[in-house]
Amino acid sequence: MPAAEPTSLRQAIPVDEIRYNEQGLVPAIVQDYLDGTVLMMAWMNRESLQKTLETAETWFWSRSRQQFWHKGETSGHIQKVRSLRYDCDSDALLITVEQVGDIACHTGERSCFHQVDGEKAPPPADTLSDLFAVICDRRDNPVEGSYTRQLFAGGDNKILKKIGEEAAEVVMACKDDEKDAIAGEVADLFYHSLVALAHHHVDVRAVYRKLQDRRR
Ligand SMILES: N=c1c2ncn([C@@H]3O[C@H](COP(=O)(O)OP(=O)(O)OP(=O)(O)O)[C@@H](O)[C@H]3O)c2ncn1[C@@H]1O[C@H](COP(=O)(O)O)[C@@H](O)[C@H]1O
Repeated sequence: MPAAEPTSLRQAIPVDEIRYNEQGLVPAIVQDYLDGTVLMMAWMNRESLQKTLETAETWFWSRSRQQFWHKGETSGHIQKVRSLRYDCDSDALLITVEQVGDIACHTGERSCFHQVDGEKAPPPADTLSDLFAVICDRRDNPVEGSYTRQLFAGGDNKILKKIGEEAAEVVMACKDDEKDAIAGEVADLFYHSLVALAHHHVDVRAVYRKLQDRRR
């Protein structure tokens, strides 16, 4: 799917109704459109917002250089805008972007916003990404008593058998219309599918990308 059309972006944001501060600026938080990872915060003025809407790429206003800043223009790490929203009192923007060249945050390190106690962690930004990170860690650093470890030890035979079982359990729960059981069985299916992804070294973000590409 192509990036959000400039036209639809233009329709979505009434540039003149955004409340710019006394310097004529509005803060823009930029997130990865696939998993919500917070990439950066920067400032836009009316003109840079207009350019962003017209090109569907991010343009900011550099306060230090007093000039437009087309994100990624020199590095090639352009941010293609997927959606652009503003808050209820119109004084903050939330932009989701597709990273071209993989990395398009301030420092070029995806983990930059995930520092915990001085240690850089992978960028889990939602429940599935978070669980996937744990599962990959169990694969790479097996720990005693880990169910996930047992699955990896059993390889495809064990993992795929579980996926088949869990899928059948989803079917049965749905047939009985047991809401809580349906949620539980789908959770089991998600978990085992993530294990299969990890076992085959397919990043869960590749799944997100497929789903995003199918969005209409
Ligand atoms: N999200 C899950 C998760 N979902 C489901 N399951 C396990 O998947 C199995 C589901 O299988 P069944 O429904 O057939 O139930 P069962 O009869 O107990 O299963 P079996 O004895 O047949 O294997 C259960 O053993 C569940 O505990 C999970 N096991 C682990 N996680 C998470 O994975 C991460 C790593 O876990 P460990 O590897 O155990 O440390 C942790 O964050 C966990 O919370």
